[in-house]
Amino acid sequence: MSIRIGILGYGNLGRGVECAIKHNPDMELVGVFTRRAPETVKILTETAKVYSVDDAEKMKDQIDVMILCGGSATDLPEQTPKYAQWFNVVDSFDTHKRIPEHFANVDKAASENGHVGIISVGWDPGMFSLNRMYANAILTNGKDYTFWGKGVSQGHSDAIRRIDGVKDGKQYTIPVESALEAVRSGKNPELTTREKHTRECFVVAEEGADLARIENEIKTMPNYFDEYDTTVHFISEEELKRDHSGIPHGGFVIRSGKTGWNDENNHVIEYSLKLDSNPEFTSSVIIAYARAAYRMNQEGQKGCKTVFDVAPAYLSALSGEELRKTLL
Ligand SMILES: NC(=O)C1=CN([C@@H]2O[C@H](COP(=O)(O)OP(=O)(O)OC[C@H]3O[C@@H](n4cnc5c(N)ncnc54)[C@H](OP(=O)(O)O)[C@@H]3O)[C@@H](O)[C@H]2O)C=CC1
Ligand SMILES: N[C@@H](C[C@H]1CC(C(=O)O)=NO1)C(=O)O
Repeated sequence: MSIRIGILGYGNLGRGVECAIKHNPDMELVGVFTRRAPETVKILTETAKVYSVDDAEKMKDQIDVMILCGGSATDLPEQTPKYAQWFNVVDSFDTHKRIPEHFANVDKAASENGHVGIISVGWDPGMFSLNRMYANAILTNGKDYTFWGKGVSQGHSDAIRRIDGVKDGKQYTIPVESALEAVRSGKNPELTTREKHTRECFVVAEEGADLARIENEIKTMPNYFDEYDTTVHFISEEELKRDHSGIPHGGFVIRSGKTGWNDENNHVIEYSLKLDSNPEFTSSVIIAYARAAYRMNQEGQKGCKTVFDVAPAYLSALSGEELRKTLL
């Protein structure tokens, strides 16, 4: 019996989840739920329909996991706790400093209604978080670094698009070459947030919008831009489509640590990603965690979880017996 999936919010991530379901035979898409007029939103899955978000609650018995694909800046803080009342949910919430608050809100709604809510799923937070945790648990005497890009951050691009007067936009995260070199050469440098990455934004403004205000709102935005050196370019819609249509990204987590009675041996753990499509990769992670949310809830689990709380076997479509054959 397939795991019945709902998608709430049909943007880059929503389209990516729709594609990822296609690559997972144990899943089926029941419906896409949008805040827009359903007839204006076209999906690719012929066996599924588009509904208004207002109709979601009525379908709570037809969906096993609702995947929240809204933006972290403004959508998910309201949507994930709301829909955790009626569904098992998975989201990609990535406003790092607000994760504890989001966890508490989702945990209340999911626990009170007997659902599992897995938040902050993707690659950072998500797979990078897991690999940082593994590396720190193993190499306790060491130092780790995370670098992203050069690529398009969906969270930062979404945050730009929410600014009044912005019609569209994309944000590139760019690692600082000198910082990369210092880390790669094993110097274990102390680096501030500002010394590791810069951010470059390409913005299409509404006609007559106050460009200086928009630029200032971007550069001073807490949790997204205020700790970085950020450049803002105002371009036309045509230029954005022509020169910035892709959403590639990637990055790596690296930890070096010492063992031995006198710290004489050094070890390096590295996990890296090279992504043609940030949304499609993120969606592929999300779908695996949707499988986990369903299984954990079937076992009677409830409440909010993060990737740290999910045993790896829950993610795989293989049975325990099949997985054990892959140990070596
Ligand atoms: N943890 C991680 O590693 C990652 C997390 N993310 C997170 O995913 C979030 C979503 O990213 P992304 O999908 O790129 O954001 P989008 O801006 O593409 O979509 C966000 C929401 O905006 C609405 N929307 C989309 N397109 C339109 C449109 N043309 N007109 C009006 N509304 C529209 C949709 O809601 P509706 O259908 O209801 O209108 C959609 O759910 C990011 O904010 C980020 O935080 C992303 C990548 C990695
Ligand atoms: N959450 C990020 C995923 C990675 C990319 C990133 C960045 O470029 O700042 N931070 O985390 C995204 O929305 O793309």
